[in-house]
Amino acid sequence: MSEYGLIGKPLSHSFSKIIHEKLADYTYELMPLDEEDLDYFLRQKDFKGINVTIPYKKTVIPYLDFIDENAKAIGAVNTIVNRDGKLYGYNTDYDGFDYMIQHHHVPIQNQKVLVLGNGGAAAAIKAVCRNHNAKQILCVSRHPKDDAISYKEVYTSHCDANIIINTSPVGMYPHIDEQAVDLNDFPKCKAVLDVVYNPICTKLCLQAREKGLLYATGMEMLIVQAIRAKEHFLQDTTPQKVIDQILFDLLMEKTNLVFIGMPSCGKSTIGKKVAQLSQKKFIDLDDEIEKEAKKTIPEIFAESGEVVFRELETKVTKRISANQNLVIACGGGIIKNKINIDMLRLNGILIFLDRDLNLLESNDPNRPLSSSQKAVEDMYHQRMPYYLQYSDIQIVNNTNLNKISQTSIQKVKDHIQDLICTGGKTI
Ligand SMILES: Nc1ncnc2c1ncn2[C@@H]1O[C@H](COP(=O)(O)OP(=O)(O)O)[C@@H](O)[C@H]1O
Ligand SMILES: O=C(O)C1=C[C@@H](OP(=O)(O)O)[C@@H](O)[C@H](O)C1
Ligand SMILES: [Mg+2]
Repeated sequence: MSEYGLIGKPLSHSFSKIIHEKLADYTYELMPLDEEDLDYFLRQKDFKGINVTIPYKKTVIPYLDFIDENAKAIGAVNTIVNRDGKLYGYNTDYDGFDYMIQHHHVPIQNQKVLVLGNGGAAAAIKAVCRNHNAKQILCVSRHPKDDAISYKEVYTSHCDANIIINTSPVGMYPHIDEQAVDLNDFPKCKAVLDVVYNPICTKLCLQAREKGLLYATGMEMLIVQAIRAKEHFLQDTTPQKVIDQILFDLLMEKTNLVFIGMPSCGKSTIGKKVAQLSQKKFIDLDDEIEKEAKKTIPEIFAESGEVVFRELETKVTKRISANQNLVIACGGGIIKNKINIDMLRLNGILIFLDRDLNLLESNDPNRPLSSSQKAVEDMYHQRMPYYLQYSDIQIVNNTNLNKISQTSIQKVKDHIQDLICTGGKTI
């Protein structure tokens, strides 16, 4: 039996082991536990500290000798410490969300807050909002019970909400193209927070980003709740720079690096090198399209035309974008459908490789749209505004391939660092 770990069911998608083992010297195990084994586990007390997740955050309470005030008010415990045979319970989801609010300067005082979802996380978040003196807190559920309201009621009476917080699984992997509400219906909304961390930036947060609203994504809350749990386990404190470092490491590890740019600008070649250097898996969307169609790209264009090619491109982009820790080389025309960009942004940073027009290839039979110098030139001028608008990072690729690959990684690191430092916006 490990001294530290996580109990719950299921646990296969949990990041807790990765985070705790970055944080402390102890080993931390995921311990999937069936209902019938919970009683024995908590009576044996064969652990120093555990985290508790769905579905046991309430069930564990009767076993505790001491329960912290916030956890009591929330009615849920996610951290249990065994001190000399006595069990102490805390709720560090509260701390994680409280950190998010303060770190991003989200104005809660006197604001009308909508909390989407009515599960365990919602209870902790409502407590934080109450303590930050929200004017009104409305919990929204697809199956409203207790004091929750329905989505229909939101749309008839509460479109004047100022802050929207998603605690529901809508938008979570694998349903990454869903969002619980459309922000266009909430003209007074100032900030959006999402507790979902897979994808890194949910569709809801992406919409907030595009509207220029304050937004924050779930990875930070996840990390801080783990850090506060570790502090209870070891009775220590954690410097801000450690919090930032773990967030940086996790974002570097999980984020997809997505190369866009003109045909033959170097996306596939540099993408492969960057994947090796960053220990990420490399995916070429053009290869995926060929596998999907069981034809080469020139064959698809010749037999079915560009429209069919673009449909295949979008289908493959949706599938690949749901995964993390990839380097993705796109085809040059990926920017022709905004939906592709929306999908790639959920887990990715978009890097525009800008190669001089006179260095781009034409008359290449493998690139049906680059049939002549004139065709390439027209395409370059037409597409340039989109490459610029959709990319997070721009890199001129006119020099040595290895150097450009290293520059790409450095620029990604700088970009992630900037996102963490600004505090106002997170991917
Ligand atoms: N910086 C560079 N130096 C030398 N050759 C390059 C450079 N960037 C790209 N190339 C070459 O250009 C060609 C097209 O590159 P590729 O990676 O297939 O482009 P894309 O995937 O963007 O269409 C390849 O032969 C590649 O080696
Ligand atoms: O620019 C385009 O519209 C295309 C670029 C190609 O990929 P590369 O950019 O890797 O050549 C390939 O997806 C297809 O021929 C269409
Ligand atoms: Mg390519």
